[in-house]
Amino acid sequence: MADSSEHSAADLPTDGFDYEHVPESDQSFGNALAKARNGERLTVADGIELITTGTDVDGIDQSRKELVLEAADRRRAAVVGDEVTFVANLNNNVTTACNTGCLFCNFKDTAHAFEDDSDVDHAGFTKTPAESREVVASMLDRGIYEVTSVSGLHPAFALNEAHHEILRDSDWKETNYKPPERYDTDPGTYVEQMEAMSVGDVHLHSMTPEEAYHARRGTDWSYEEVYDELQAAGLDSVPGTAAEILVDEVRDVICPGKIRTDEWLEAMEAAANVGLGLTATIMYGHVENAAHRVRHLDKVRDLQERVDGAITEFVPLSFIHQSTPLYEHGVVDGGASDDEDELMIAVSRLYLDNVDHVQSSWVKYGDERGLKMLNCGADDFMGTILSEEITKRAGGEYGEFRSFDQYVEMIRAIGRTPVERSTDYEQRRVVDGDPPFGPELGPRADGTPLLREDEGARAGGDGLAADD
Ligand SMILES: C[S@@+](CC[C@H](N)C(=O)[O-])C[C@H]1O[C@@H](n2cnc3c(N)ncnc32)[C@H](O)[C@@H]1O
Ligand SMILES: Nc1c(NC[C@H](O)[C@H](O)[C@H](O)CO)[nH]c(=O)[nH]c1=O
Ligand SMILES: N[C@@H](Cc1ccc(O)cc1)C(=O)O
Ligand code: SF4
Repeated sequence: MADSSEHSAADLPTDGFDYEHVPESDQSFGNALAKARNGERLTVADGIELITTGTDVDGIDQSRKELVLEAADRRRAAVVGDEVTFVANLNNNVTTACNTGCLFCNFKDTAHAFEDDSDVDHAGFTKTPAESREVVASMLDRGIYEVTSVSGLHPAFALNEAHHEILRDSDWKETNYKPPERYDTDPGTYVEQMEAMSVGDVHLHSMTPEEAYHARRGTDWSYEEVYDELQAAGLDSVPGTAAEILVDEVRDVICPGKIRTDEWLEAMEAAANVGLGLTATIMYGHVENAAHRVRHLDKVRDLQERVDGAITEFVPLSFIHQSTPLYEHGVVDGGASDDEDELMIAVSRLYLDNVDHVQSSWVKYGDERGLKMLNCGADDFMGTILSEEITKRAGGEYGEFRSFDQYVEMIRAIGRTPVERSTDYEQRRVVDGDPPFGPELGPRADGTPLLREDEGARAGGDGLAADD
């Protein structure tokens, strides 16, 4: 799609945006809270009242906030009980090469730097299918049973050989395609990467709607055809990232090179139609307002109706601002406040009455705040992940993995029950007894600890977080 050079955060205003959607409503905070407590389906106006703690007050009213959090915590207990789930997974991101130019993202490196004849220095990476397989295979032996893989939109990426043939004749400016031989490392095709990462019975969670768009660019293939082929190659479920804020006036600011809201929804629906599981996300705390957050929730709730419950979890991703173009150019002066984070989780729980699980991301919040979110409506505490590049490159400081021992200690400390789950939440194992705790749901897991505390320091440096 668009080249990153076409838009820059330097061209954006630093004194706010003139949006069509603003946080106003005819509803009262009291009525909205009563509806939330009664379990009634909320409207956008209700959501706006709850997430702002009332449009009749300036800023956040602390006592009203506590009432919203309490309603969400009760709802969580009624829907899923006291269990806090987590998964033994590995992040294996294939490449950081990307020209899409999202202004909140520092994961990407301009793809030009990866060209064979380039002397541009960069800290990014591309893995061949064989290298991806090696990473997954080595971690399977240590007990992981899910691999999550999200990547930059490398210009040499194509769905398969037929796609390469079509793209070879295309206009680079239109399709953002250059053949693999132009690059120092060939990422292979999407199909080859799926086949490579799909080792044994591992659950492969990959191919966001934006990546699926890239896998059909320049063709008339439908999202169904693309996801069908990826599923046949080993894909099991789709991460609902690239959602950011599902309101186009915000996408126009932060990610003009990305697919629009309707196309994101179309891709997700297509993935569900071919039988893939889905997660959904929101990336909040930048240039959007409370009305945008609630409208986003409304789109996700409608989508969940259409896909018949295929969305297993909703993941609020709090914007990590430090090293991003939006922050460096003064368009934003930080991310979400603690109050905003808590209210985002709580209103997600209350608004999304058809999504069972709300995830607290320790990557974004850290341990202490991440645990707090489990008392604001969240019930899932993410995964071990073992390697992390998106948040780390944006300036986040909460590390790259959590061991089972850490999970169990943290979850017990807040009086809840730690439960290991599969990606689709169908398989569960209450983790009881004494440490060391190992993953046991995986086909090759034998209950040995995934990572011991003293191994943590090595996790980033022994090839997991490949930065070749
Ligand atoms: C880095 S992209 C990789 C996958 C693919 N390129 C895409 O955009 O779907 C995955 C997601 O990371 C999230 N992300 C990127 N930068 C972030 C930041 N600074 N803070 C929080 N989340 C971020 C966004 O929600 C984005 O959709
Ligand atoms: N919230 C973040 C996640 N969440 C995804 C989970 O780790 C897991 O893959 C999913 O729940 C399906 O089982 N992953 C990240 O890398 N970073 C996050 O902030
Ligand atoms: N990789 C994304 C998070 C993510 C991945 C998979 C999901 O299903 C949900 C969220 C990030 O760190 O920002
Ligand atoms: S969010 Fe994804 S598409 Fe956008 S620049 Fe980052 S890696 Fe590329």
